[in-house]
Amino acid sequence: MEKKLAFLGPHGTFSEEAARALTAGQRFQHLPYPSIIDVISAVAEGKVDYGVVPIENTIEGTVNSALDWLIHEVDLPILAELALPISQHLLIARREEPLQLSSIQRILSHPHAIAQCHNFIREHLPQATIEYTNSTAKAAQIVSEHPEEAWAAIGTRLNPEIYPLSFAAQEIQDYSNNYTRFLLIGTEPLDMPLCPKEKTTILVTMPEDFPGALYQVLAAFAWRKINLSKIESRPTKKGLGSYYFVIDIEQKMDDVLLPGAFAEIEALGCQVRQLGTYPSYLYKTT
Ligand SMILES: O=C(O)C(=O)C[C@]1(C(=O)O)C=C[C@@H](O)C=C1
Repeated sequence: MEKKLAFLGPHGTFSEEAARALTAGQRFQHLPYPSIIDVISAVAEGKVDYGVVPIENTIEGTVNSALDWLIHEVDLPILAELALPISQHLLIARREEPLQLSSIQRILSHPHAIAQCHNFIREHLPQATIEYTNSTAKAAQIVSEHPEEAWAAIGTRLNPEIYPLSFAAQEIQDYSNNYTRFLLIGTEPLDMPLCPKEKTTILVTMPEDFPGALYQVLAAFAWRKINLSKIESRPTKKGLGSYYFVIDIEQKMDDVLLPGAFAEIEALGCQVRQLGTYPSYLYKTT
């Protein structure tokens, strides 16, 4: 039977590109959901088998809504990740008369996409107000439906193939080496192509008032020569100054090294929750 996979819709988001790349060659029904939280909830509630959500961008950092929902609201393993190159474009509704950049009154997009283009907006569109949408493709859809308005969307190069839009400016992100990491989540393991890079992600909760706790947690990895690629603190939401640490480890779960490190961390009075051990793909442009 065809498996169902939720992505951030409508059609044409970066999330959809990532979802299709992660499931290439497999039979899947890809279903758009209106927000990142809706995608994760659809998987947790069993409405779909899998979901794909953005988790981190080169320029703007962590997608907090995705990370926090995965930590606080659900218990779904990470099954794979994909780093997708991201190019942002300024899109306007197709019209008879050309629209000058200086006449654009409103820019619509996902907050992360807007944040990736701050310099361009300040330089070329200082007069425009910003309106946040749930996704880049949602902004593209709204702008295409209002050709009478001097509005522009920031979105993907594929959006003009789906919605009646044209490019007002291309490649407008502030830094060229722009990537977003996407996570595949789901309860059932999935057959994935072989991957040279594997990762494990854990959530560490520290005991209160333990001087040097983080130093000792990191030491458990350091002396075993285990590489970490990311460490991020997120609020536990239980009080000011109370944080979890989300740690990305550059290897898959094994029988010796990682269990040893986790036991050492737990012996300090910390809690360790495994969020997943998974292949880490890099999107190859053809
Ligand atoms: O709006 C989209 O197209 C998304 O897939 C969301 C999202 C994000 O949340 O970071 C994904 C990639 C880009 O970094 C900008 C937006």
